[in-house]
Amino acid sequence: ITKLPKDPDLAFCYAMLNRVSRSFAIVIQQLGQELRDAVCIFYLVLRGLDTVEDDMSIPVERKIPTLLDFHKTMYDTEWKFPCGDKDYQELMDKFHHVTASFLRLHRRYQEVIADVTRRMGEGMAKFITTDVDSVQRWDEYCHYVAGLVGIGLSELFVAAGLESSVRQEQANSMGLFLQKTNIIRDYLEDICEQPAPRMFWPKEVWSCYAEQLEDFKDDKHIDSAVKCLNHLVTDALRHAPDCLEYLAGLKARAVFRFCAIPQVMAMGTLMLCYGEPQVFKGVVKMRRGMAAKIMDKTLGMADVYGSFYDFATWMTSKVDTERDPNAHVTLKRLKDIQDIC
Ligand SMILES: O=C(O)CO[C@@H](C(=O)O)[C@@H](OCCCCCc1ccc2ccccc2c1)C(=O)NCCCCCc1ccc2ccccc2c1
Ligand SMILES: [Mg+2]
Ligand SMILES: [Mg+2]
Repeated sequence: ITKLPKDPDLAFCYAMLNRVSRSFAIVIQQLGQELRDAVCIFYLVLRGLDTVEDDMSIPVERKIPTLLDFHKTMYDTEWKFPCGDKDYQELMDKFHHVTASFLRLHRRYQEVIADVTRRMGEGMAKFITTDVDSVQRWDEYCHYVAGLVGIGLSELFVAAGLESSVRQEQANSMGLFLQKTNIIRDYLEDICEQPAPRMFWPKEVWSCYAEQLEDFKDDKHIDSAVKCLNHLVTDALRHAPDCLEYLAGLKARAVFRFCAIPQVMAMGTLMLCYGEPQVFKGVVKMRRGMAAKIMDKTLGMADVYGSFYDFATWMTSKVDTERDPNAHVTLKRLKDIQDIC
């Protein structure tokens, strides 16, 4: 979707971004040139780190040091770490293009990216041997893998002179909202992961509805599975007011669209997942038409408020106050969102 830059290293970065994440590749186009390059490289550095985290075939004693050292090896143009599959494999094998592009960024961008990489690597390493057994731990894990992205992006916006403050708590919530939506939607993909399942649903929640997290794969447990799903969607909605406040505080138009589109997509995805048994049978994906409409129509806060209000109304109509144990909390959170909009 974009003409590739002349510089071969940066050309690789944009080509790779388009291949591994079309949605972020599209929203990143909203940004001005200098910030766009920094965010593209920020994405690929963290995607490289995440590919190491996600690869279940890497032995723990090799994975942990690689995660912890990533913020240093990312400065070494000789470094690569073959892992992952398909496009991710090429990203890792040709990581020197990312490193070369990273080293050409302004120091102030390099420092933000390297600091987030260090902290995310430490967090991922901790959770290799720590289970997500409580909602508090769920918030902590999501802070490391996504909250820090929001905080880092805020720091890049300030470094680029486009925004005046970082607003850490709200920026963190931006990441938690997106990551919790991902984890809720990807239940089946993660639990069926080979050679070992990846379990990110907090035990404090799922243990109210099943003996084992895997039980939800079995159709005879579908009622409990959907109640657990609704419980987690309700928890994710806790972050929506912070996200709306963060978006309302943005000054630069290009930054606003870059930040707003993924948030509206996430609220739509949560609405589609709520009460939806299909989450346990396949991936619930937003129809292309709805995603395209969000991309085109999310121009200002009025559009964000309108979308969040409509999705909240739609979700309210799905709440079963007779049978769902969390119905009243869900309705309260949805009303809080509508009151803001
Ligand atoms: O493997 C996969 O395909 C999915 O991996 C998930 C996982 O392994 O949990 C998981 O990996 C997380 C670790 C790597 C984070 C990579 C990333 C993502 C988006 C970015 C956007 C802009 C700049 C840098 C970015 C870096 C994942 O990609 N989850 C998707 C939600 C993460 C969103 C991060 C985020 C946070 C705040 C934001 C604020 C504004 C705009 C975009 C934002 C984007
Ligand atoms: Mg991943
Ligand atoms: Mg991961």
